[in-house]
Parts: sequence; structure tokens; C-alpha cells
Amino acid sequence: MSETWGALADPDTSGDAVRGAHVVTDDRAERERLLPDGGVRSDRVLVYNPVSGNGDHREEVRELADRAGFTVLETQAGGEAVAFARLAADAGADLVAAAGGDGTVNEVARGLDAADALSEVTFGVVPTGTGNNFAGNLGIESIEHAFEVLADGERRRIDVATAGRDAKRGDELFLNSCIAGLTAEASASTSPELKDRLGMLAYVVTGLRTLREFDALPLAVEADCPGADKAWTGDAVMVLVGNARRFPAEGRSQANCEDGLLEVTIIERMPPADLLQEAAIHRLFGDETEHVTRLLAPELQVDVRRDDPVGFSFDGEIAEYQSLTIGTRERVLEIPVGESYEPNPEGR
Ligand SMILES: Nc1ncnc2c1ncn2[C@@H]1O[C@H](COP(=O)(O)OP(=O)(O)OP(=O)(O)O)[C@@H](O)[C@H]1O
Repeated sequence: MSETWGALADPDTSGDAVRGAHVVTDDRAERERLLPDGGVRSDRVLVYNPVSGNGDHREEVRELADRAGFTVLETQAGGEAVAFARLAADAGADLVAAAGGDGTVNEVARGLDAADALSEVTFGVVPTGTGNNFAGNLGIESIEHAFEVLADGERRRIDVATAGRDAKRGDELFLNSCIAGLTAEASASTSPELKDRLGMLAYVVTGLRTLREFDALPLAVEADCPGADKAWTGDAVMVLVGNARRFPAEGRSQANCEDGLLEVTIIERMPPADLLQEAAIHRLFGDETEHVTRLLAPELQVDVRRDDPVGFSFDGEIAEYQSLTIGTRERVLEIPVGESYEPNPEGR
């Protein structure tokens, strides 16, 4: 039977365990004081964000987690998933899963990294978020399917992308994508129809329509590409650095996340009329065009060429940087995937 901490806990079995859900301290002694029986007692832990998505999945998650023998750590505030994942890894759990959207997935991965356990534990994903883009890229279709995949899905090792002010300091981490520019601001107001028709480009189109004036990002991007260094300088509307996700050209939006490479798409500022013309849009979906640059690189340097730092979205979590070095840790994370997952979707 699984044990559940936090708001899910039954009153008669909670006791210290309920207090456990509030443990966000990094101080080991303090943690042990609050968790007198040694913390996590299960080798499989599910870190669950109950407010992800539409928030009506608690019963289903609880039942399936219980059946599969998970200890559930339910977050009560943003950021707690980091501490819970770290706690689980420190306590020796060998399967740690994130139930939430991309933001929760990101927090759990950061917690495992903080425990130095990214390569030690198996990481699972249960999609209870809004977009669940990362889960989709792994071929995980629903909450129920996720538990089937956790039980007997193929286990692959995928890359984890890191980013920071310099190459040595990986302050940030992302599994899916790092995005700067219009998409972050426009994602809320983009209509589903436009998303269906234009994919990622819909965000750019919406952004340009919605914002009367968008300050394009003056950037210098330098990629350490296999065979040749590639540099790009200009005013960007959007930059997407994908690990498991790519800007959809023809085909799927899942990127190869086992190759140690980042798939980068830079969309340069252009007159909105150009962007909105059907012909221009179609051109954008093809290979590199005048306004769209694509790079494939193990490491990337992005410099903002103005005084204001720029907001970068790491799997949906925003942080501001003036200068960012992005790299990968190749195939560091073991993760069970769904049947439709394709390790090399573009057949490179
Ligand atoms: N109990 C909580 N109360 C409030 N916020 C929380 C709680 N637990 C986690 N959060 C925050 O909720 C945010 C959103 O979570 P998440 O990205 O997982 O879901 P989503 O936005 O619905 O899905 P997606 O990113 O896939 O569209 C995260 O920034 C996380 O820190």
C-alpha cells in the first residue's frame, strides 16, 4: 500500500507525514527532526502537483499510485517539487516520478540533480498538466497510460540540457525546451485552432498580433556545431532551444533527445505582413529560410545585446539572463517511454 503525504493523507495515518509535506529545508538535521522515521519509506515516489492542469485528477492519481505502490508527495506550493524529489533521491528511492505539467517535471528533475542523482534513479512522468508537451514527446498519452508505461514501458536514457551564466555553472536545467521571445508572452492567448494549423508558429503569429509593439531581442548566438562553428547575430522574435522538443517543421515536434545535441530555431524579426502571408508561413515550415535559422549543436552561447536581461522559459519556468551558456549531459537520465516514442524522429 502506498503512503501519501500532504493534503492527500488520511487524517488517521498522517501525523508526522503531513508535516513531511511541508519540509522544504535543505538542512538534513531539520529534515530528520520533522521526519523522525527517516523520511521517504518507499523505493518509488510520486511527486504530485495537485493544481496542475485543471486540477481534477487527484482521485485518479491517488488510486493508480496506490495500486502501483508509490509514496505520493503532494506539493502545497510552487517549488516544493524540487525539495521533494531531492528528499526522495537522498532517501534512496530508485523510481521518482513527476505528476504535473512541464513545470513540475522540471522541478522534479532539478531536485534529482540537487541530490546528484540524475543518473542514479529512474524518472517517470504522469501528465496532469495543461500542455504536457514533454510527456507527449515521450509518447505518454494519459494518466492511466503513464502508469502502464511506468510498469513496463521501454526504458531509454535521454539527454538533460543545462544552462547558466558560464559553461561550468549549470544554474538551470531543462528536459523539453528553453524559449525566449514572443512565445512565452503569447502562449496564453493563442487559439487552439491556430495552434492546430500552425503549431509553434501560432504563438509567434498571435504574439505579433496581440502586442502592439514587440521589442525584438537583440541577440548574438554562437553554436559549437559539429564540423563548424556557427554564429548568428540579429533581432530575434523567438529563439527555441530544444532538447526533447523542436520547432515543428514538417513532421513531428519531438526532437531526438538521445543525441547530445540541442535543436535550435531562431526566428528573426520580419514585417508582420510577411509572417501572416500563407506563402511565408509555408516557407517557415520548411528548412532554413531567410528569416529562420536552424542549428544543431552540443553547446550554445546566447548573449543579449542590450542592457536589460531577457526572460528565458526553461520548461515553462521563467528566469532572466543577460548571457547564457547552454549544453547537454548526454543520455544521463533513465526514463520509461510510451510505444509511440521514436528515438530518432527525423531519421538523422
Ligand atoms: N500546490 C501548489 N500550489 C500552487 N502552485 C503550485 C503547487 N504545486 C506546484 N505549483 C506550481 O505550479 C506551476 C505549474 O505547474 P505545471 O507546469 O506542472 O502545470 P501546468 O502549467 O498546468 O502544465 P504545463 O506546463 O504542461 O502546461 C509550477 O510553476 C509549480 O511550481
